[in-house]
Amino acid sequence: MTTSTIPIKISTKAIAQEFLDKYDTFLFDCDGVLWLGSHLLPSVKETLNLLEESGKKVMFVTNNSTKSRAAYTKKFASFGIKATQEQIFTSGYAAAVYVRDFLQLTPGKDKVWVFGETGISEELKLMGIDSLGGADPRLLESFDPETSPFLKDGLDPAVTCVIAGLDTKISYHKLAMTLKYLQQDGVKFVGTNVDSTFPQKGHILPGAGSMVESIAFAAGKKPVYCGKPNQNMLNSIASVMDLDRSRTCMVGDRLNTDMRFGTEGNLGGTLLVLTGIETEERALQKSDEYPTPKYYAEKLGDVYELTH
Ligand SMILES: O=C(O)[C@H](O)[C@H](O)COP(=O)(O)O
Ligand SMILES: [Mg+2]
Repeated sequence: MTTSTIPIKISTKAIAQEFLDKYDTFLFDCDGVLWLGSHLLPSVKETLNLLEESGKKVMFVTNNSTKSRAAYTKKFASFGIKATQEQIFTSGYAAAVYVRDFLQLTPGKDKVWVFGETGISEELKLMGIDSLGGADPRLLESFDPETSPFLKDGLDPAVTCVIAGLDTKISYHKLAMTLKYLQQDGVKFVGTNVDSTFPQKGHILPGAGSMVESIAFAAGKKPVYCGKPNQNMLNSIASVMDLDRSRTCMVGDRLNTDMRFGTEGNLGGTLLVLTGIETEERALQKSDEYPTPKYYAEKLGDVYELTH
């Protein structure tokens, strides 16, 4: 997929002001745009304050499923940034909405086996859907099919779905049990997001997609991915706020998720920042796998720094 335009670099005050004036709503990716792990990126807070003072609407759309929306409000607060749960959409929440509304799991009856962290199980719990696996510490013990506590009474027949996402404490026990459930007839396979890598300060680390695809390879099954670029997330946002897509900009650091999400969602614009996964060379090259961004910048904070 290509677009004919050459991306505009936000490198002058005039371009930065033109960018700000063009949109009323900004959808922000988090990892690689606002922060890298526990490191807030330069002038992010000032940029978000500038948007708020200018009456712009701001939403946060992250493919990181390790934290729940509630837990993310605490991460924002730790940086001194106000963000309500209603402004935050995660791929863990998107996956929970998918199993509730599309797969129509019955709360109190159907259960979900989780490969991933509390950001998935906590969102399911809020919907009344029980889950097992996830951050259960017994899954960190070495795996022995004769003694695994997850096998001694057999698999739980109430499990009708597996949700898999980023797990920074991956273990063979987790992989084995997830595969066991995927081998059961009729168990659905849902992935939170397909990101191959995960940007951290000074490092590009294995992402959710590298784990989910490894499980998919073992199971011989393809998951339904609920995070960006899946448009369900954008439709969820549009269902809770008055969204004028033509006056909305998606800001992200990854071409095959964030920029696709914005372009395929027919948003008025996209901004690719180079503080995460992508490089200027990739921002400028044409590809069939992803659209070129409308704008790009060295970092999000340039929008503030160039206008102040
Ligand atoms: O591996 C992952 O899950 C992703 O790299 C990470 O979570 C991306 O988060 P985002 O950039 O969408 O905030
Ligand atoms: Mg990102």
